[in-house]
Amino acid sequence: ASAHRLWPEIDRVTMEQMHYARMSVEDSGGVWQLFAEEGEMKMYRREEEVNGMVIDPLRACHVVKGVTGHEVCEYFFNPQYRLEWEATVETTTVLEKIADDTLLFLQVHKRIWPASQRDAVFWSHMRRVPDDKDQDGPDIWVVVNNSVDIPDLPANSGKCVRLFLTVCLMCQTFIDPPTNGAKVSRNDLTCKITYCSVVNPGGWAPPSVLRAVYKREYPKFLKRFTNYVIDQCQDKPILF
Ligand SMILES: CCCCCc1ccc(-c2ccc(S(=O)(=O)CCO)cc2)cc1/C=C\c1ccccn1
Repeated sequence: ASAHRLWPEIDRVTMEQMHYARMSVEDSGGVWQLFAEEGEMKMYRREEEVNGMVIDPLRACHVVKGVTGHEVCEYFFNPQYRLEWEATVETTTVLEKIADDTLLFLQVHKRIWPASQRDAVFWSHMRRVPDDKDQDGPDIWVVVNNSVDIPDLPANSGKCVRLFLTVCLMCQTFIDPPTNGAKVSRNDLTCKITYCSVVNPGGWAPPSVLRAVYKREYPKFLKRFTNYVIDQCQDKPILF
């Protein structure tokens, strides 16, 4: 993969996004507004517009029992599961396999009335990151999705408006080993998930419509995805 033309960008953006995701909501610059809270899941956003277009950065923090960060990232990254948990995606296509852990996607999202339909072209990279703060600490897995312009698929050439996204799913796994020396089981696992996204909707969409879509869709999206992973993993051996 390191020979691929996109590799320098993939490496830089992945590390940037990982550090951005690790900054806690409290101490990061700018005011984060808690806009959804359901059990362990807390969703924050910042209201930002560029040329009158809503590009509200979003950060979600969630704690899930019974799965590892490796498992969560695998189900998020692997295209074969995508349509089982992503309710807003109409089609997803792998345009290029850049490496085993790096794919180039074309994704067409379902149209959200009254806005026009969107598509996205992005690379997706999954990586295990050693915790630089604490060598034998819990390991961290990340998936970063980042839009790219590719000449073969120019933006807005078909029926869809091209949206631009940078998404980071970062997972930290905590294992609470059983005291009686028994094998680690799923209820000894806790996964702390940080999901960050900045989406530029491409063409203009009414700010009120976009904010309503995000407020409604993002909590559903993260809950549906994490419940899907728990369900898929529960009777499978643990992937550490
Ligand atoms: C007017 C509508 C404008 C487009 C709205 C929209 C923007 C972005 C995205 C989106 C959300 C998650 C990702 S991902 O995390 O990379 C996973 C891979 O699919 C990529 C794209 C979707 C949607 C459309 C609906 C919507 C909005 C939130 C949450 C879920 N769906």
